[in-house]
Amino acid sequence: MAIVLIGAPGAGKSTVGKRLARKLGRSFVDVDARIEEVIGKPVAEIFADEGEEHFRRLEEEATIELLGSHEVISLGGGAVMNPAIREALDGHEIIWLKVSIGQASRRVGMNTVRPLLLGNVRGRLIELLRERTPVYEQLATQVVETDGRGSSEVADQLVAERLPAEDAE
Ligand SMILES: Nc1ncnc2c1ncn2[C@@H]1O[C@H](COP(=O)(O)OP(=O)(O)OP(=O)(O)O)[C@@H](O)[C@H]1O
Ligand SMILES: O=C(O)C1=C[C@@H](O)[C@@H](O)[C@H](O)C1
Ligand SMILES: [Mg+2]
Repeated sequence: MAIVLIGAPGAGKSTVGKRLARKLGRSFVDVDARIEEVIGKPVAEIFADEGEEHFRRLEEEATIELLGSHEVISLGGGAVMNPAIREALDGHEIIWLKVSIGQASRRVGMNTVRPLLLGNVRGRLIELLRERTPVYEQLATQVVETDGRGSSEVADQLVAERLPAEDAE
């Protein structure tokens, strides 16, 4: 069973996932990063050159494959909208990193290009989250608030919350 991080762009899936895996001594993969590595260009360029539908097919294939081979996995922000991916997530530990629109906008503003947020980061996030929040909520087996807390703090909390379950194994 993998630990899977879901949530909005800017929630911290990539950053927290990497830290969490390191703290637990488990293997880690970020699906966006893996697609970029295999295709040889950034997600934004795949969107621009081949279109979103093509990216979503790559995302489906990569996510389903990586779920079977890695212990901590950070999904792309929109992956949970794909029914085939939702089905593949069944039985895994799903952590929803929650973030407010304000914090997510500030975080992605500082970071690399996100094709779906181009033009109006805040407005696009509001639209995306209106559709996605109920899905994140439904899939999550654990929810963590990330507003006002650094990625290391979030990862520490996740490790702490796992300890009782692991001791009982
Ligand atoms: N808890 C946090 N507090 C402050 N900044 C954070 C936190 N988590 C992540 N960040 C910063 O916010 C930015 C976005 O984080 P990250 O890339 O991990 O988000 P993501 O959820 O993977 O987004 P995407 O869906 O676009 O891949 C990065 O610059 C990261 O350093
Ligand atoms: O929110 C989304 O739909 C996306 C988020 C990123 O992780 C990438 O997967 C891509 O930019 C699409
Ligand atoms: Mg990411």
